[in-house]
Amino acid sequence: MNQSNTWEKVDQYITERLIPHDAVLEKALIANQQAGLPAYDVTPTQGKLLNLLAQMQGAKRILEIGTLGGYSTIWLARALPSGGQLVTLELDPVHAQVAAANLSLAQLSDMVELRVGDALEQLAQMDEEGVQPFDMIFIDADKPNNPNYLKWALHFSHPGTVIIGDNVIREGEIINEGSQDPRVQGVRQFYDLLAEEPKINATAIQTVGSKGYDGFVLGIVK
Ligand SMILES: C[S@@+](CC[C@H](N)C(=O)[O-])C[C@H]1O[C@@H](n2cnc3c(N)ncnc32)[C@H](O)[C@@H]1O
Ligand SMILES: [Mg+2]
Repeated sequence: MNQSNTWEKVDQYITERLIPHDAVLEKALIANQQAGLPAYDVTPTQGKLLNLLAQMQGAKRILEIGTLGGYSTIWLARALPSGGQLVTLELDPVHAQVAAANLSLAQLSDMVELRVGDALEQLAQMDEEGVQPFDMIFIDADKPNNPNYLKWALHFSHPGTVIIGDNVIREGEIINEGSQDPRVQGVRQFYDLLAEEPKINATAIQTVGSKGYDGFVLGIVK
């Protein structure tokens, strides 16, 4: 068995044991596939990790940048207490339409505000609207904009806000300073900003599994 086969089988093993069969999440992934969305969703084990982190944080307000079909949104929103709110930002109207249907199937439409449009524009608009800070922020959209999303995440945070960034290892390409990939360069600048920004204390963790070799940044706002 080669290495990536092992990672995939171990992910399956963990999923079978620790993540109960869930018709809503499975239907959401099928709907995404049928609508032709790219399979960039987090894995079940990662979705559950996000859910557990939100519960550990006691998050009542969550911001997600990058909805796709709402798979991670469902995991995160399910961690909210009654009266909690999740705001999720998505550029692509087709992705947003699929996400809205999936969230409705998950009976989460009341808790989730899905804002369609460029995330940087949406965030500026949210600022004008005086949107309140969030307890947890998940950054998972266009990686070249990660430094901008981190600045906005800090703006919409309070001491204790947890900020998570997905896809920050990129099969190890992250250490290639000469990479021509704007996603790698965006994530490298994200690390630079995290390193120099006194308002946040962060680390990153490498992950393997059914979506290959990648990882998360996890930080807490001081
Ligand atoms: C990696 S996918 C999100 C996956 C999702 N968080 C999950 O795990 O189920 C990234 C999403 O960000 C969206 N996106 C890309 N650029 C964007 C932008 N400028 N503003 C808002 N969303 C954007 C893409 O259309 C895509 O749906
Ligand atoms: Mg991701």
